[in-house]
Amino acid sequence: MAKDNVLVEVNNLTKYFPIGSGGFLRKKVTELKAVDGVTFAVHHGETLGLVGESGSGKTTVGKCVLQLHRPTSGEVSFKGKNLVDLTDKQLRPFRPKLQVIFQDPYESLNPRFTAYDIITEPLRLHHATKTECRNRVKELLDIVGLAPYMAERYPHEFSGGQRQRLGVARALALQPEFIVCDEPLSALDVSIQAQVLNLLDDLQRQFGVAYLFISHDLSVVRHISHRVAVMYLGKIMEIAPRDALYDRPLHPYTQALLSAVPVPDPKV
Ligand SMILES: Nc1ncnc2c1ncn2[C@@H]1O[C@H](COP(=O)(O)OP(=O)(O)OP(=O)(O)O)[C@@H](O)[C@H]1O
Repeated sequence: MAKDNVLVEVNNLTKYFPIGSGGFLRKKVTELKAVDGVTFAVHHGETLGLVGESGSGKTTVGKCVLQLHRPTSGEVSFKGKNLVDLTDKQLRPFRPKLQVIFQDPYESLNPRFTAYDIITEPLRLHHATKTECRNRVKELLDIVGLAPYMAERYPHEFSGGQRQRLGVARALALQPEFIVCDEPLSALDVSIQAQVLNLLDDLQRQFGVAYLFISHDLSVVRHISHRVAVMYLGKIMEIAPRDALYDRPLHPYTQALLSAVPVPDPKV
């Protein structure tokens, strides 16, 4: 893909977490290399799948891209601007364009807020008027397939799939160009997963939004991604177009990961 089509570029990204050892008087501190020299790009309207086993650093990469974690070193550029260099205040204009959808919508949605409050929170932070908020909520509920009367409901009054739709509506409120989807289907019933996956697919087609789609579910990633990156112990082992990666994995770790996927045919 052409270089000028790049939306997010990550260069040699590292994130080390301090880990203390011994009692508090013995202050020897070592570092956990959660992300260790990761480089990739996400293009406009593209989905990059990020797979790997638990603890390989996927969520930390997502948080570093969004600057929810400040990287230890490396670059994260959005439309050519390195976000790592910016102060929190300088980052503010970029925040609306970079959003996140979490694994467990129940944990990420304030239980004391109605759906209306949840969706309009980011809008109000960006000084939208009451009329703008009302109109946008109506529009967003429609986009994610929820009925207008649901605006008055609280998170516990939604089903799991509906709650994730609410999370998607909130992420879309400020018209983002890039969304980190961090295991967005893992907390949902299998029967509901396909619906939410199709919704994300439709939104990409409609609005041209790009996704970094984090999952340990290789079949879900295969369905939604244009390209796939495989992470292991904080590093990217292989990054390739979806079909090439699944049909002809080059790295032994990718081969091992794919061969560990159960095949639904008992004869195989
Ligand atoms: N805030 C933190 N402080 C210290 N260590 C952390 C922190 N966040 C993550 N880690 C560690 O960094 C490593 C990578 O974690 P991360 O959550 O990014 O992995 P992951 O691939 O997303 O795993 P999972 O699929 O289980 O969510 C893990 O060893 C984790 O314990």
